[in-house]
Amino acid sequence: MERLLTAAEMRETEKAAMESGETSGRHLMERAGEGAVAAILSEWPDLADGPHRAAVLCGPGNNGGDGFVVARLLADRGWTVEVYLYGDPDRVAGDARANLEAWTARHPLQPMEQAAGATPPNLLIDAMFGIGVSRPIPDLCMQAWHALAASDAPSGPPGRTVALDCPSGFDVDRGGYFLPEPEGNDPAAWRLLPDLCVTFHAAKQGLFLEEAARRAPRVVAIGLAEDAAATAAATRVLSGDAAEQRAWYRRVTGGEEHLHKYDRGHALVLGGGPGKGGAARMAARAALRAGAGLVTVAVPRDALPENAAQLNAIMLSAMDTPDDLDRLLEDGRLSVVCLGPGLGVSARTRELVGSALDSGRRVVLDADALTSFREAPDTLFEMLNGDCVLTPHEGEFARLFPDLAERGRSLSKVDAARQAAARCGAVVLLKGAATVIADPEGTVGVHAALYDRRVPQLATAGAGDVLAGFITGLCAAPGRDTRAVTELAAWLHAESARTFGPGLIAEDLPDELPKVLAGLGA
Ligand SMILES: NC(=O)C1=CN([C@@H]2O[C@H](COP(=O)(O)OP(=O)(O)OC[C@H]3O[C@@H](n4cnc5c(N)ncnc54)[C@H](OP(=O)(O)O)[C@@H]3O)[C@@H](O)[C@H]2O)[C@@H](O)CC1
Ligand SMILES: Nc1ncnc2c1ncn2[C@@H]1O[C@H](COP(=O)(O)OP(=O)(O)O)[C@@H](O)[C@H]1O
Ligand SMILES: [K+]
Repeated sequence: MERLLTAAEMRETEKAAMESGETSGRHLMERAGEGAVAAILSEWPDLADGPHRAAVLCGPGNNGGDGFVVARLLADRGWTVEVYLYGDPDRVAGDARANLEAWTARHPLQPMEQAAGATPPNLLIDAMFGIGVSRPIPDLCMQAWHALAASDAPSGPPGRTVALDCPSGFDVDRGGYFLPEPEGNDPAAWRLLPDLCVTFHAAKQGLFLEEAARRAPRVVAIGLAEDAAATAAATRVLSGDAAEQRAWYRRVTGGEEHLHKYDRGHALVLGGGPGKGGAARMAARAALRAGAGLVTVAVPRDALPENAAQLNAIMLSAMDTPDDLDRLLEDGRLSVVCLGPGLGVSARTRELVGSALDSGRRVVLDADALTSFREAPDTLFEMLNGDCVLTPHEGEFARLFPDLAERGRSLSKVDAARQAAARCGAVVLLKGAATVIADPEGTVGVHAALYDRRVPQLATAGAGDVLAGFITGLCAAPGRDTRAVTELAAWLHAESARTFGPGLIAEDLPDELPKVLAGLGA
């Protein structure tokens, strides 16, 4: 787990460290420049041999200051370095000014206007704007970047492009770029896509909500202590190596020996009527694979034959009315109920949700179980508690939390999920390539299927049903933390897709899971 910081949290951390006298802005900037050069040379070892050509595009603030340090360090290695500054050099202030002067004492400085006409370098550095940006970057800067990043350098290694802290104009809180309004003819032009982003001290939240570079961001330490100030920080769900993954899995699941199938819990998955049972069957299979000792699918009586024909290890019960569900739930060994996939949007679904919640069981609500409450979300929220999990995609989220969804760009996905969880009193998992998991106490995790962990193959019908099943299966054993197992399920889901590879269909996911679990030492 790794902390994801917003711009405000990062500023707070820096401010506290500088005020305490523990460090200085100048020192942090020097460390940032050194860390960036080290990260670049380790990413592309061929750049470590012999001098090359770099162009450094600098902005008027401290991000530009980092750029002057990088320029100086590369020049000290014998590189030919051109530095282009946006704006008036006399207005550069503070630590950035000190590093600007250190540069101009020995090297020329060129205005940004001249960058577009220069020859593309072997290494292009974006030090124009960092976390201090909250509007689209100037046209001139955007054009300079594209002119120099556009084609490979004419000699030496190909042109590599690197953003310091974040790409200029990237929204480090929400992900994505600040775009001009109205957007104009070519909004894509404002999306700088560097090969690499080297970010300082801690990963910035937005870098794990949307991709900001072609490869995973590199975090470099700059001498700041752990961020005690960043109390609201989100965490990135499992960013560690194989040993950390195994330790995480053991911590979340308890790793205890299960003596009996009932110790592993009995999950109940409610399914739809005739011809509508596939989603629940996939969720049920996923729950069984994820570790529930027993799984029962309960469906209307007229759907029993088709389900009986398809299920073996999974048990089957008839359930036409909420009273039938109440009778099933008289079995105290049923530990978790999953409702939603294929269940239908209806008053009956609302009643079933009510019965499941009334029973005091853990409840996982997905798909139709969420949409059924679109007219009156509060009636659902009143019944929820911290052992319930809601797994909306963006559309379902907008039905339950229309105001939070509407605030769109002004609210990050992290804040949207955090506020939703606080409002409804349950764990909320908001899906997408970046999946955000929040609990009512305000703890938030981000599972980013981005960069080297991309799984576009997960965008396939039924993948969400399987995720609900994984959560259900992991929730079945008693005593586990609901948010923690939900985070683990999100990771297992994407990891199963990743190890399976292309051609994935949702049904493959549960059957791929044992391989992933074996890798975790399960
Ligand atoms: N000691 C430290 O704090 C450390 C900081 N570090 C580094 O500093 C970075 C943060 O620095 P920062 O706060 O100076 O903000 P930064 O991103 O350089 O931009 C602000 C400047 O740009 C201007 N500006 C903004 N938007 C604009 C636009 N669209 N168009 C035109 N101008 C625009 C803005 O002007 P204004 O908005 O006031 O008009 C202001 O002049 C951080 O990301 C990291 O790289 C590291 O070295 C570690 C130590
Ligand atoms: N491009 C993507 N990268 C990673 N995960 C994705 C991507 N697209 C979808 N997913 C994941 O796939 C699942 C889709 O769920 P959902 O939208 O409910 O679809 P369905 O209703 O078809 O099951 C979610 O877990 C989501 O996070
Ligand atoms: K930058």
